Amino acid sequence: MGLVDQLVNQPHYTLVNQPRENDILSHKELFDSIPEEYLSHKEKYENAIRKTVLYYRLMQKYQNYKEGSTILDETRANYRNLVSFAVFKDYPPLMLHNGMFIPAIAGQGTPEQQKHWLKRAKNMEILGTYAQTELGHGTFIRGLETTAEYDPSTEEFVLHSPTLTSYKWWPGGLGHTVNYCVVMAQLYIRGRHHGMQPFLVQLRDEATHMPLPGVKLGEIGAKLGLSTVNNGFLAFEHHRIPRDRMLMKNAQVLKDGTFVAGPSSKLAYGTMIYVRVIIVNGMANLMAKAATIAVRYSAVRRQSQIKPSEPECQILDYVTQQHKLLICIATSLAFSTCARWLWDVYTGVMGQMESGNMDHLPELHALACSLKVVSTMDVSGLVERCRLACGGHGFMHSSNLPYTYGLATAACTYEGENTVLLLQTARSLVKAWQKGSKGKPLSPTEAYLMDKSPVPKWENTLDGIIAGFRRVSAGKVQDCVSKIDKLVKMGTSYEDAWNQTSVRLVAASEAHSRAVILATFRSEVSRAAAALSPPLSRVLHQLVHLYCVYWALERLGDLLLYTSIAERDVQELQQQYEDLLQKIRPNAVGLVDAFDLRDEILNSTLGAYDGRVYERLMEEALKSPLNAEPVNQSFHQYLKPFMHGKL
Ligand SMILES: CC(C)(COP(=O)(O)OP(=O)(O)OC[C@H]1O[C@@H](n2cnc3c(N)ncnc32)[C@H](O)[C@@H]1OP(=O)(O)O)[C@@H](O)C(=O)NCCC(=O)NCCSC(=O)CCCC(=O)O
Ligand SMILES: Cc1cc2nc3c(=O)[nH]c(=O)nc-3n(C[C@H](O)[C@H](O)[C@H](O)COP(=O)(O)OP(=O)(O)OC[C@H]3O[C@@H](n4cnc5c(N)ncnc54)[C@H](O)[C@@H]3O)c2cc1C
Repeated sequence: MGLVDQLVNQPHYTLVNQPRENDILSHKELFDSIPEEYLSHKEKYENAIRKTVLYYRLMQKYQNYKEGSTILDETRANYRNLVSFAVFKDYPPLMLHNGMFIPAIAGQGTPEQQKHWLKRAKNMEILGTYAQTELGHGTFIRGLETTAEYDPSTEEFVLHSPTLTSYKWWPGGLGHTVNYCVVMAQLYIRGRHHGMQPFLVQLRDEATHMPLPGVKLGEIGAKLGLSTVNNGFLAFEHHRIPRDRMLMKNAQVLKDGTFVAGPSSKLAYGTMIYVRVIIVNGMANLMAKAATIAVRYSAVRRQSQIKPSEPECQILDYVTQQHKLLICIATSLAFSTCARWLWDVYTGVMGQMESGNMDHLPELHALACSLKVVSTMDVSGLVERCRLACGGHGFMHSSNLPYTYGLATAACTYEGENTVLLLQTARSLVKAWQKGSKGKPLSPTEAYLMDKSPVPKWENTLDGIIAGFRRVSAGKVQDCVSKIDKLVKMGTSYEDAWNQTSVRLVAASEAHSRAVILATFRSEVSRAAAALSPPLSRVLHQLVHLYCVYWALERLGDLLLYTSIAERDVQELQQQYEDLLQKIRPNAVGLVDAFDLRDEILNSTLGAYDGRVYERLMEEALKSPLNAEPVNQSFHQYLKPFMHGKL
C-alpha cells in the first residue's frame, strides 16, 4: 500500500471516497449554475433551501442516518460536514438542526422525550435550532432575560421576552427555516428562580409555517460570512407551552410545580461542551481544505526565478512559501488527531456521567474550551495565510479561500467567545495549582503543573520541546497565582485581582493548551505509526517534528523566560526547522492529496486535482452576470452623459 493509500485508509477518508454509484456528489442538481456570490441575499437563501432539501434527502438515502442510527457518531458527522462543503460554500441553513437541536434533545431530554422528538427530528418531519444567545447577552448566560414561568393551574410554561435585549439573536436557521427550537430560558416557579433550563418550543405552524401566536421571528441580516445559515431573532409574548416541553433529563418540574434539581446545574450547559468538542474536527477539515487549495496552487503557479539562468520556478520551491504552507498540513493533522482523542475523552466522561460519576466533567470542560479556542484561532489565522500565499487569485471568491476564512473566523466567536473560554480553562488551571499546592491529586492533563524538579538542561528533541511548553505553562500559572495572591493580600477583592491578572491568565491558558496539543499529537501519531509502513511513519513523524519546532520558534520569548534554552539551541532549532521544510517539500502535494478532498468539496478554481488553474479562473470569470452583455445599461444611463458633461 502506498503512502497516500495508507493515509486515505483512515475511517473518515474512506467514507468520503465511497463508490460513485452511491455518491451524493454525482447529483448535479446539488450544484449551482450561477456561483452563489452573484445572487442577492434573498436568492442565496432560497437557493440554499432548494439544495438543502435535496441534500438531506440524499444523505438519508445514502447514509441511512434516520431513526435507529447514531446521529452523534463523530465519523458520520464528519462525513456530513465534508460533503456539505461541496454543496454550500457558506454552510447550510439546517446546520444547527443536526449540529445542536438534535444533540440538545439527545443530551437534555428524558427517554420518553427522546423517543418522541428525536424520531421526528431525525426523520426531518420537524426542523429545529438552538436558541440561547440574546441581543443583550451571549457570554454571560446567567444574565439571559427570557423567562419560562410555570403555571401549575394549567400545567404550562409561559415563555416571555420582557425587553428588547431579551430577544434571542443569532441562532442558525431561526429566521425562516425551522419550525421548532430548543430555547434556553430562566425558569421561575411561583416567583422563585431555578436557573437556566432547556425548553422544546414549537415556533411555526407545521402546515402553514406561519409563526404561532405569541412568537415573533425574523432574520438578523447580512454578515461577514455564513450568509446562507439564516441566523435569526425570536421573541415571545406570554407564549404558553405544555409542561412536558421542558427537557427534563436533568432538572424536572412536577405537575404541582415542585422543582427537582439535577445532579449539577452545569448539566444544562452540556450541549455547549458537545459542540466545542465537535468544532475541533471541523477546524481540521477547514484547514485541510485551505491547505489543499494553497499547496496545489503553489505547485502549479510559477513566478520569478530562483537563479537567473533557470526558468520560472514553482512558487512552492520558495522556502518562504514552504514556511507558510507546510505548517498548515501539520496543523490539520494535529487537530484531527487531537479531535479524535478529545472525542474519546468526551464519550468516556459521558459514559461515567450516565452512571452518576461527575468527577471528570471539570477536566473535560477545561479541555473542550482550550482545544476549541486554539483550533479556531490557529485555523482562522492559517486559512488567511493560505489566502495570502495564493497572491491575487486567493482574493477571488472562486478560490473559496475567502469563504473558508469566514467559516473559520466565525468559530472564534460562536460556541463561547475565545477569550472567555481561555479564561474558563485558566480558572481550572488556577484551581489545580491551588489544589496541587495542598498535595491533592490533579487530573491527568493538569498533573504536570506540580512538577517541582529543577529546570532541566534544554534538549532540542520532541520530548524536550513538549517538556519546555509544560514548564512555560506551569511558570505562567504560578506567576498568575502569585499576582492574584499579592493583590488580594494588598486588599483587592479576588474578582478584581482576577480581572487585573486576566491578560496573563489568557496567556497561561493558551500555553497549557499548546502543551496538551503538542503532547497529544506526538503520542497519538507514535501510537498509530507502529501499524504504518516505514515511509509513511517517517513522513508523519516529520510533520509532528515540524509542528513542535514551529511552535517552539513562535514562542521563543516564553521558552527563554521559563526554560534553560540558550542561543545556540535556538539556532539549532531554526536549522532543524529549515531542514524539515526541505525534507517535507517533495511530499507536500502527496500529503494534501491524501486528505482526499474531492474537487467538489474543495469547490475552488485554484485547488482542483488536475491543476487547470487558469482555465478554471477564466471559466468562473465568464459566469459573472456582468459578462452576459458587452455593454452594461449603466453606460447609457450614467457614464455617457457623465463623460459628455451632461451629468
Ligand atoms: C462563560 C460561561 C462558562 C460562564 O458561565 P457561568 O455560569 O456564568 O459561570 P460561573 O457561574 O462563573 O461558573 C463557572 C463554573 O461552571 C463550570 N462550567 C462552565 N461551563 C461549563 C460547562 N459547559 N460544563 C461544565 N461546567 C461548566 C466552570 O468550570 C466553573 O466551575 P467551578 O465553579 O470553577 O467549579 C458560560 O456562560 C458560557 O459557556 N458562555 C458561552 C456561551 C456560549 O458558548 N454560547 C453558545 C451559544 S450556541 C452557539 O454559539 C452555536 C454556534 C454553532 C454554530 O453556528 O455552529
Ligand atoms: C456566526 C455565529 C453563529 C451563532 N450561532 C448561534 C446559535 O445558533 N445559537 C445561539 O444561541 N447563539 C449563536 N451565536 C452566538 C454566540 O454564541 C455568541 O456570539 C458568543 O457566545 C459570544 O457572545 P457575545 O456575542 O454576546 O459576545 P460578548 O460576550 O458581548 O463579547 C464581546 C467581547 O467582550 C469580551 N468579554 C465578554 N465577557 C467577558 C469576560 N467574562 N471576561 C473577559 N472578556 C469578556 C469578549 O472576550 C469579547 O471580546 C452565534 C454567533 C455567531 C457569530
